[in-house]
Amino acid sequence: MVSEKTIEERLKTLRTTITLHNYHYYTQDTPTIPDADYDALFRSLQQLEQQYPHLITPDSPTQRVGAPPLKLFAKYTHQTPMLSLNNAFTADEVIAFDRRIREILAVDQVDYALEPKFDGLAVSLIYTDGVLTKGATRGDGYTGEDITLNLRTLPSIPLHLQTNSVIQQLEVRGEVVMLKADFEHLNEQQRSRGDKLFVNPRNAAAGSLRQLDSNITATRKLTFFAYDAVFPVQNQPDFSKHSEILDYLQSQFFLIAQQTDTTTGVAGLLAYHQQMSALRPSLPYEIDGVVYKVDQLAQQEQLGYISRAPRFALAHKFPAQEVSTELLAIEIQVGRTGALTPVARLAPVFVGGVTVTNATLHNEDEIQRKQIMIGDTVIIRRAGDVIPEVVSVILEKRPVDAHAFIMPEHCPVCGSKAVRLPGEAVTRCTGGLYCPAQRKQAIWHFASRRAMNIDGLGEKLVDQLISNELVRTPADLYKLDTAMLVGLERMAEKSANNLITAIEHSKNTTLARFIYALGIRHVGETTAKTLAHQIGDLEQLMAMNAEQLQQIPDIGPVVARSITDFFAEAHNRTVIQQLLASGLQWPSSNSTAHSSSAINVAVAGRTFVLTGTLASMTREQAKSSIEQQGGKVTGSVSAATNYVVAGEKPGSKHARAVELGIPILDENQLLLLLQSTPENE
Ligand SMILES: NC(=O)c1ccc[n+]([C@@H]2O[C@H](COP(=O)([O-])OP(=O)(O)OC[C@H]3O[C@@H](n4cnc5c(N)ncnc54)[C@H](O)[C@@H]3O)[C@@H](O)[C@H]2O)c1
Ligand SMILES: [Zn+2]
Repeated sequence: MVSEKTIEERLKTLRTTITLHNYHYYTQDTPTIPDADYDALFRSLQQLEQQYPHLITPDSPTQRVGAPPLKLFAKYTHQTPMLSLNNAFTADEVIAFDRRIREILAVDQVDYALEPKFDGLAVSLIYTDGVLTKGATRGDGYTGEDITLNLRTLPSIPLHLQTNSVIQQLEVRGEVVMLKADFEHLNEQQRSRGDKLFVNPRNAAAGSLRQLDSNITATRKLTFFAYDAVFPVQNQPDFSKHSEILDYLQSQFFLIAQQTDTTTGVAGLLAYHQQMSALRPSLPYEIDGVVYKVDQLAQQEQLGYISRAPRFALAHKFPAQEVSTELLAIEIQVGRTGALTPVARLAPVFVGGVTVTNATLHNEDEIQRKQIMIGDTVIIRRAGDVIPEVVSVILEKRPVDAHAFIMPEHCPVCGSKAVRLPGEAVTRCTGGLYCPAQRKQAIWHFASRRAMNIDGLGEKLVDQLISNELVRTPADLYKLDTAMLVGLERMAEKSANNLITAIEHSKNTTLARFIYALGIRHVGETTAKTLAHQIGDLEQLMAMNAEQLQQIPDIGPVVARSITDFFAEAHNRTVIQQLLASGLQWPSSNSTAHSSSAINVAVAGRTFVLTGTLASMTREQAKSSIEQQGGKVTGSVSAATNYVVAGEKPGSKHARAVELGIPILDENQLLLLLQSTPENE
């Protein structure tokens, strides 16, 4: 038997904890636990108080709404209190709600208004003689914050009503939200400025609205949806239903949720809940449930209020999309393109309708930005079918033995070096030719038409070769024979022979195709051609450092790094040796000026303009010699021109070069330049 003393202790702890969370959530707009955890605490308190009603205190969070207003704002006293809503999480609770209402009203069936439950911030707007004069937050339900100036910046809040003759003072109630798209955009901005990210649209909306400087609010995109109006006693309109009030508000140019509806009886409530639950991911704003309201105003009045909420309405919540759990470990997943993605291994948790044990952490920077450590309690979000992600960490719950995550320096799948290129967020395995995680992609790319062009080796066949362990790297393709292939799905002797012939054919290739086939990150077909053309030799290419590579036109620092990382990886070199050993070959470089040579740094990357007649060659020949060595020939002289080559009878280009102070070469100087010794020969 539990002593009353113990119960009192338990109640006290719950109340203190909840009050603290209320302060974080309502006053600071930065909750530290997910709503689901808060709701569970709140429910425990409610249940305990139900069991021991004599222990209820007037200051218990179950007896009040929200939190007192922030002192920084002027206070505003609500003429009619702004209360909360009772919550239901199950169909049984909804059925009980409907039964209770029918009992009190002594009717068989009840008409209900159906509305989405916006996940935003409740505000009250006062229109005096048709003009917006005050706007306030809900606060603790009785006293809120005067945020009139901020609310006036919202385009969806009319500054005056359409008809002001009848109503002296109208109060419009609704929710300020940040649309999902505006939230994404705001966080994108915050991220690029290095500012703190908002955890969800509700906090972003609340934080943006409760600014002391309304100029800041004005820059944030906020939207007001109206869901109720309070009319003065002396001008009660002749509406008899809540749904008519919504129609009236719409006629006054307030935004009303498009998905509002009405129904009779409890079945319609449950159907609406289901329907909105399905719509939830595609709605432009966040909702955390639906709201049922008795539609007849007279019945509402008859039902009245209990402590902190009306008896005539119920919030039927959706399963939580955000929950907290423990982050047990961070593991690395290697994708088919070699990306190392950190994945959180979690204590199993039910969220968004499924049990989740993993969540993506995106990349190293995200982990740092969110200050996540292994052992932390984290908030997981799973919305719709989106991959679960770690939203934030609950710092207060960090255990002493929590430890930081360090990105591995090697691929956990193949042991090759893992690198993060400058300016990129993702760390990648450099063992593209060898890494089992990248196998499919690598072999498929290697065989593709623009690479080694192995006819008949499509994606499906690559899958089969890999799953039968016939091929591990591109080099294994050249070890295949007909006997090994026959017996694979849809592989008769004839097609096996054809494939072997195609593989054999591919041995005669070009250097450009081969370089492209290696699948080096950032080395597409064009870059491969440039490399083949400029360097002309594979060994030479493999030996070049990043600085030398950058001498080549169109090769920037990132591409250069990517190339050197690739060739520095011993696993790749082994595969390349095996490929060459199996007889791959290409015509050796045929350029005249630099037979086996490296690039001519005097010409590569420089811009030439030709003028006048040359004696030993045509202009076309001069142009192609320059281009073969990586230079560019353009038609007109500008500040970007490096050399003007002047032959006999030069034209105006010569004069322009003199004017701009651009070096002028004669034919002999050009020939010398074209033959000049490359740097590293
Ligand atoms: N994570 C935390 O630390 C923390 C702390 C406090 C509260 N909370 C969360 O806040 C909520 C409880 O707060 P609450 O008292 O504001 O109650 P509530 O949000 O459950 O319900 C009342 C509120 O619903 C809103 N609402 C949205 N759509 C509506 C509609 N169509 N008609 C009428 N009202 C509508 C109004 O703002 C109203 O004030 C819970 O979801 C709880 O999890 C979380
Ligand atoms: Zn790897």
